[in-house]
Parts: sequence; C-alpha cells; structure tokens
Amino acid sequence: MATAFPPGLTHEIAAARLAAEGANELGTDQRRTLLAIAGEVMREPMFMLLLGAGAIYLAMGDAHEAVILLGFVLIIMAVTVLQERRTENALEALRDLSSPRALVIRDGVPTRIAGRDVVRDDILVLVEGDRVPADGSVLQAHELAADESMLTGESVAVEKFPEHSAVFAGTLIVRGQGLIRVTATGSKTELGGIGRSLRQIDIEASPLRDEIGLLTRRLALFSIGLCILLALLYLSLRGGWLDGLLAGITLAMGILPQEFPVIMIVFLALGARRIAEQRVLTRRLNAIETLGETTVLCVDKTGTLTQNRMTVTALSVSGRLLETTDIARSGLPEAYHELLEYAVLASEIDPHDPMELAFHRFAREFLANTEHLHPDWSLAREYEISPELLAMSHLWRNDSGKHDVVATKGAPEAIADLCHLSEAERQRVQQDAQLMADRGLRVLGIAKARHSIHKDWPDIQHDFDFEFVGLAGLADPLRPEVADAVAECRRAGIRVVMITGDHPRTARAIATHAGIDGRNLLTGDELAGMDTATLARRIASVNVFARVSPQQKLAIVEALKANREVVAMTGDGVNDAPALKAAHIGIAMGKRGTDVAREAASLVLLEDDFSAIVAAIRLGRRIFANLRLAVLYTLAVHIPIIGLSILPLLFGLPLVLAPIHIAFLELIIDPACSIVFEAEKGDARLMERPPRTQAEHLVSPRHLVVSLAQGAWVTLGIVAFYMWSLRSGMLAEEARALAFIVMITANAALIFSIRPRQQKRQQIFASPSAVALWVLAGTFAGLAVITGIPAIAAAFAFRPPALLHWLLACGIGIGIVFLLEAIKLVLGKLRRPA
Ligand SMILES: Nc1ncnc2c1ncn2[C@@H]1O[C@H](COP(=O)(O)OP(=O)(O)OP(=O)(O)O)[C@@H](O)[C@H]1O
Ligand SMILES: [Cu+]
Repeated sequence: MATAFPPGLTHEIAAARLAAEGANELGTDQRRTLLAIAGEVMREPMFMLLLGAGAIYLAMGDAHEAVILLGFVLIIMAVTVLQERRTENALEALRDLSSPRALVIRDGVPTRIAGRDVVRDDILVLVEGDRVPADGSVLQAHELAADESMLTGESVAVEKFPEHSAVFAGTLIVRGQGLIRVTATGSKTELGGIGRSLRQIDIEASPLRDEIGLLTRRLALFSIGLCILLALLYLSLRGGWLDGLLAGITLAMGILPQEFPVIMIVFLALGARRIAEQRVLTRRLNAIETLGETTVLCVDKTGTLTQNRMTVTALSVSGRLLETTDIARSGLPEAYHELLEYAVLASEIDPHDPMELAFHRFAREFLANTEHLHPDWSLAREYEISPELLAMSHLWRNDSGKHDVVATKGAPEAIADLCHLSEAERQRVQQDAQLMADRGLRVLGIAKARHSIHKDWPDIQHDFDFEFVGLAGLADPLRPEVADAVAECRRAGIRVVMITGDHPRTARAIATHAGIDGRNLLTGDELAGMDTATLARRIASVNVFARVSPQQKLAIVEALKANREVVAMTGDGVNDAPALKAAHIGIAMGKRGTDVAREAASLVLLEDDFSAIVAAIRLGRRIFANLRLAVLYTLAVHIPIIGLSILPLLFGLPLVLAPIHIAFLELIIDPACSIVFEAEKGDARLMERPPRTQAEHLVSPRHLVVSLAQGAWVTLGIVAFYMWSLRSGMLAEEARALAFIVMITANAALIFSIRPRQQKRQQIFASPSAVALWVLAGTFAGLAVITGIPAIAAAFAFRPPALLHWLLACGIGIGIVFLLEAIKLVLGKLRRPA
C-alpha cells in the first residue's frame, strides 16, 4: 500500500454532508419512545391494581380517595418512565462507546471518527479486523479480503482488488489493508437495504435473570393466592364484598413482586457504569454477573502484563554479549553496528511495533553519521510474519545495481532455521538467546542476505540465502501495578494464566516477576500434539503458555472449560475472536483491539491494563453481593405488609393499610431503600475468598429464612405496638399513624441491619454512605409530612400523633431492629465461642 494518502474530504464538506445526508446509521433506533414506555407501564400489575382500587373507591362513592390514587398513578408513571429512560440511556452510551469507529482521511490527515460520522466520498482506511462502516469502492488494496457472510451467508473470505471491487457496510476485513472511497452510508447501504442492525448489545438470558424470573413468578403465585384468601377472609369475617376486594387489592399492591426484575436491571446498568469508571466497558450485561464467578483469568503477556514499551537492552554478536547500559558514553562498538543496521532494515520505515520503534530509536542514537543508515533505499518487497515462521523480511532496492539487500528478524529459532545453521551453531545461538531470555528479555535473531536483481523474488523467506548476524534483547518492563493485582487474584482464589507468543524462557522470567508460578509451562508445539482430555489434565497445573499462536487460545479455553473453570480471556486480534467468544468473559483490548475482537468480547478495556480487569472482577463480586442484599431487604420489608394486612383482620381491629399507604411504601420508600445497597462498598474481604460457584444462588434457602425471620420480627413489633396504642385509648387514626411510623422507621433501620459487615457488629449504625443518608433524610421528611400535616394526614386516614408518641414510635421502630441485632450477636457468640 502506498504511504501517501489522497487528501480526502475537508472537514467543512464532511460536516455539511453529514448535516445534509444524515448520520451513517441504520434507521433502527433501539430506544423506545416515551409513549412506548408509558404504554408498557400501563400494562404493569401495579398500575392496574391502582386503577382497580380507584374504581372501587368510586363505586363506594369515595371520589376523594379515587383522585388521590390517580395522583399516585401519575407519579409512578413519571418515575418509571424516567427510570427506564435513565437505564436505557446508560446502556445506549455503552453501545455508542463500543460501536465501530472509522479511520478516514480528512484534510489529508488520517483521523479516527465515530462510524456514524462517516459520509459519502470519505476516504476510509481499512485494516485487518475492521468492521466496514459504509459501502465503498476499493481504491488501493494490499492482500485485502472481507468476510461478507452477514450479507451473503457465504463464509469464505472474498478477495478485494483496486478499481473493480466494492466493500459493504457491516462486513469484516479479515486480511490485509486497503483504501476505500465511500459510496453509500446509513440506510442507503446494502446492509441498510435488508434492514439489519449491527448494534446488538442487548439483555440476554442468564442464570441470574432466570433465577430472578423464577423467584418473581413463584412469589407472584404465592401473592395472588394470599390476596384471594384475604379477600375471602374479609368477606366471611366482616362482610361487604367491595371492602373485601379492596383489602385484597391493597395486599396485592404491597406484595406482588414486580420490584425484583427492576432492581436487577437497575443494579446491572448502574454496575456497568461503575465498571466504566475503571475504564472497562461492558458490552454484555451478563458479564457483570459472571465476573464474580471467574476462576481463571487468561491474559496476554505483552501490553497487558507488560507496558509494551521496548528498549534495546542487550546485543549479542558471535557469542559476545554487550549490555547497552555500558555503552552510554563510549558509543556502540563497531562489531555491533551491522546487527543494528539489519534490525532497522527489517523494521517498517515508519514503525508502530514497539520493538521496531526501539530499534529505530537506538539506531538514531548510535548509528547517526555512520554508513549504516539507508534513508535512500526503497523497500521493494515485504514478507510477513506467520505462526508457522516467526520471522519477517524486507527486501531493499539500493544503488549497487547488482543485488537487493534482504534483512530479516524474528524468533531466534526461526532465524537459525532460515540461516541453515549447523547443529553446533544452532546450539550456541540457542544458549545465547536463553541467557537473555532468562532475564525476561524478548530476544530477536537478525539475519541478512543478498538477492541478485536479475532473479525473481522468491515467494517464501526460506529461498533466500540468509547469513546469521546476531541477537538483540529487548526489555519490556512489567506494569508497576501488576504484581499487586496478581497477588490480589491469588487471595481471591483466581488463577492467573499467562499466554504469550514469546520464548518460553522469557515467558517464565516475566511470569515469575509478576508473581505467576511459571515452573510448569507448555509451549505451542506441545499443545498442538495434545487432545482436549490430555490438555485438560495438564492445564490444571500449568499457568504459563509460551510460543502459542492466537488460534491455540481456543484450545486453552476449551480445556479450562472442560475442567469446569469459569474463564476470562483477553485478546486483541482477529485470530483471538473465537477464543474471546468461547470464554465465559471475553475481554478485548480497546487500544490495540480490532473491531472483530471487540465484537466477540463482553468487556472492552479502554486502558489495556491488567489491574483494570481485577478491579472489574472486584466490582462484579460487589455488584452481585449488593444485589443480593437489595433482594433480601425487599423480601424482608414485605413481611410487615402481609402481617399488617392479615393480623388486624383476624384480631378484629381496625385495618391499618389502604392502597394509599402501599403506594407510598412501594413507590417511594422501598425502591429508594433498596437502591442504597447499590452504593455499598462491599465487604473488605470481598477479594479474600474464593469465587462464587456457578451453582450458587442469589437467594439461598438460608438467606430466605433469615430475611423472612427479620421481617416477621419487625411485624411482631409493629402489631404489638398497634394493639397497645388502641388499648391505651387512642383513636384508630392516631394508632394507625403510629403503626405506620414504626413500620417505616423499622424498614429504614433494616437497611443497616442488612448492610454488609465491613466492621464489627457494634458499629453497624456507623458510617453509612452518602446515598443512605439522603434516603434516610428523605424518608423521614416524607414521613413527617404525611403524619404531621393534618390535610395530608387525612388522605392517609391518619390523625397527627403527639410529638412524644411520634418519637416513641420512631424509637420502637429502631429499637426492634436493634434488639434483633443484639439477639443475632448473642446467638453468633453461642455458636462460635471466642
Ligand atoms: N515485528 C516482529 N518482527 C520480528 N519478529 C517478531 C515480530 N513480532 C513478533 N515477532 C516474533 O514472534 C514472536 C511471537 O510474537 P507474537 O506477536 O505472537 O507475541 P505477542 O503477541 O507480541 O506477545 P504476547 O503473546 O505476549 O502478547 C515474538 O516472540 C517474536 O519472536
Ligand atoms: Cu560501523
């Protein structure tokens, strides 16, 4: 491919065209309209129940109550629509961030823009791994081939040539590189023609979702049964079928479990946002729940564990080793000039590869003003590196008029091969290379050849007559935070497995440095000879894989999965995509990663940094733990609603709860309270225990029992206090208000009882989060309004209680929960004597 770009569009023209012709998007906006959301809200059970209750009030001639309920209907609609909108916006933002980007030439400069901003006549640069953002005709191509299966169903890659070929939006560049002039964008593309969308980040089925679904369905059945029972009970004890129906509807509003799916989605969406703060994008929400189950983390060495910043550290020619730190002042000895000369010749002219950058930098420093730099030579032919032969060659046309110069660099064993070294020479090269590799250096062999200009260029590198020049060792330091992150993984029961294309000795040295046990190591060659069963057996004790090709990552994932591990795997290239897809959590490198890798992955790292993965795992564990707390909390606070609906009826007391109370509880108090758990920092020991197993439920029977017991205890307290108030001669309205106050304060106090114990039990009421404080303040303000302001209290069938009683009720609400904690503490002590 030529290095000179055509100028492309100017920014002005591009902007004007974008405005005139519209964004390069298919017309399928996945966002629902407000109306659509409102429509869905109206089909929700809560909404129907409120309407039903309103209708009954009307039928009973109670227009006042009906109007108030209607007000609540409006409130929920507004709140739900807002909430859904926010969740959708959060997801949409993630979709945008991970959707394809395009490299276009604007004003002569290659510029990276969002795929949606591509316009007609833009010049696009496409390379292997890119998702084509728009239809176009090929201007230049270098071994360009595209996978067009998503348009044609045909999975064989289609080769593309200049002048004759077209490429299509949505297809994948699987090989080579090319320059494209855009001919159609958005819905005018072939893909747009068949009306398909590329952005398919959606909420998929998952074990967590299944469990929540099951829980919701079971509770729904239970609730409906209970409500019918209550209505019948009312009918038989007190008579009046409208009142009975109302009592049933009230209970149904209180205990129908519509909150659980909402809580889950909110937690996952907010969780994705928290994870994004660690510079990790979530492409599949399911990854968030799986993160906490991860047992094996497979990472690339270069760039993930290391900084991918290379420096030439050691050189070796004819067995004599030179440390570059020693030469700073004295300059580079003549004997090493040729080595560096060929290292540079074997690199790109304008390199991006960190190794090649290092050679260029080093040569600029030490070869300036020598005859070893050849800016006037022209690069005539390149031979690319392949998994079969880890070496790459450049053939240079020079002014000798007789022969071209060929320079090659690659893995030492590959270079030894190309040079047809004798066994003894090969041994020596190998030894020299090992010496450097044991220090964690990446070692490259360098060789040279001449090729007569009168002969054709050979097709493969083996057909040159290479002569061995020497070895270069490059240091690529570990990222500073890696050792700590690896140690954190070990404490958290997560195995870190390093996978690299590098030399086994280099791999082992770097692994040891990072704190990964590299004693047992497998190479790609050994791997190739194993069946899955053997590999699965070996892999249980192997943490380092060296000289592995990207294709072999898939075998590694499969073997780990066969051992029932939950695998997270990083990758960036086209060839990594199958492994990323097969892993439970595929993690693409945002900076180096190709579109293909991103699309196959469920997480994308914006900074290609190992510790971000570990941070995401920690968050994954925390999100799951917090979701569990929120669900348990929600379960617990529903028990008093059941108790307060049934017990007064049985004891022949005035009823406490009417639809309006439930609306207040269910719409305002409980959701706010459960969201408090989202912000919990989590147990400090979160990363000090083994991962959750796949079999572990969000809510185990034990959890269920504890949470129901807590609810029952609180119910007991409220009912007892209610009975006492009535006995002591208060009006039903006042007693009802007091019971409601106890209930709400107890609910608020339960937050603290259910919060994780990062501290000692005595401190449970200490250090709440900011969200918790806001929610508490809001709750008590709301409570004060509905029980204190006579006009509003009347709507709730309350009579404002005396301040002393008010405080007493609050104290009792908190007291019962406190007492519960004390009992738990004593029981804990009894079970585990100190
Ligand atoms: N540009 C290059 N020139 C010469 N040899 C190279 C080049 N790139 C890689 N190699 C050789 O191929 C080997 C494997 O490289 P590969 O790219 O598979 O590893 P990597 O992906 O950089 O490392 P890792 O797998 O740790 O991320 C290297 O150890 C090196 O010997
Ligand atoms: Cu020289």
